[in-house]
Amino acid sequence: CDLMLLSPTLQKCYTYLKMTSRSFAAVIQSLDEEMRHAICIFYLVLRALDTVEDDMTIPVDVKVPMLKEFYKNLTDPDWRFMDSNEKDKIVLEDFPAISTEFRNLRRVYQHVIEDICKKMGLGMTVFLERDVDSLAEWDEYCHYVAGLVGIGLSRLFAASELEDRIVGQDLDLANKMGIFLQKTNIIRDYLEDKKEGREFWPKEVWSKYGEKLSDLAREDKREDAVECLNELISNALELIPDCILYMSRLKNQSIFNFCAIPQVMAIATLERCFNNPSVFTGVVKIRKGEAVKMMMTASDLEKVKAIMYHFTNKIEQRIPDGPNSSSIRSICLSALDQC
Ligand SMILES: CC(C)(C)CN1C(=O)[C@@H](CC(=O)N[C@@H](CC(=O)O)C(=O)O)O[C@H](c2cccc3ccccc23)c2cc(Cl)ccc21
Repeated sequence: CDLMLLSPTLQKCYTYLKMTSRSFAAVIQSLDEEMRHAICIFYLVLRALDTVEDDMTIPVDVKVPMLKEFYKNLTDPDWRFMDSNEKDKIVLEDFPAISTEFRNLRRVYQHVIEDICKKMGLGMTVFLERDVDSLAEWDEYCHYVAGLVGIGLSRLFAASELEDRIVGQDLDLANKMGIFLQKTNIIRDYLEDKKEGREFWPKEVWSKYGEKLSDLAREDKREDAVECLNELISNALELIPDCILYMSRLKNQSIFNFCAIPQVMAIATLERCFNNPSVFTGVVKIRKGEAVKMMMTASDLEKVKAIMYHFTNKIEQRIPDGPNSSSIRSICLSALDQC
């Protein structure tokens, strides 16, 4: 295949991409030539940064400077980190292969990736030793770890000229594309994060339903937990109209698919989680077959709107009676209005 025509280090980067992103690597590889390598490298650099942030065996006084100065590793041909205990540690142990290909990218792409790494690394340190309290802080945390990815991607799309300048200038919409994905991950991963002693659910919401976040895993608190879950899901659903507006501006088919596929996977995940006590007893994942079907159909705006409509409508149809039911319903109806 055409991977054989690539340099040894670029071949390694695509191997690491497949190892670390499972189904998403194929979507990245189907991007038009001009974007493919830049986004492959951006994905791997972000995975390396995330692997440092996630590694609870790195002491905080070591991790803070590592995160703040991570962007400098992009221009240091020898930098690598051999003490990681994470499953994706290969991207840190062989970082020289990734940074070599980073330095082979067009200058304008290098500048975007370096700027996002700098902002993301700094932002990650803000929440290393502090939990997420208010909904504003929930948005702030999701901005650092995912909103900035959307802003970086949008600036890469615009710089490639495959997309209009507005895509790289409307940072609010780009930010919301990432926040929607991250809020979905945080909602879905309640139990997995609890097992690792990590808390990302905002205290402003869960404190209405329990003394501490871990209380929501108790069998006798199941009804309160599901009410809290439904409130967080409705908070994420508020982003749907802006995500649809962002995707409506995309002209390049491969970039549209790249952006639309995670969005439709996210709305399907939110629908599976809604009013579902299994979030507190196991991990709610959408079946592979269902995911593949959606990936195949998310190829134009009308189809994406139809998928968003389908799952939002399924949520609206089973809103339980309770203190939040009218606000959840109005959020669903305004999202449906945009589909
Ligand atoms: C935290 C996150 C949501 C930003 C992670 N993130 C994504 O989730 C991937 C999808 C992914 O990695 N899926 C994996 C998930 C998994 O491993 O289970 C899969 O195999 O299906 O998509 C995002 C992503 C893709 C397209 C547009 C985006 C706009 C804003 C923000 C992120 C955007 C992503 C793009 C880049 Cl360049 C880097 C990371 C991501």
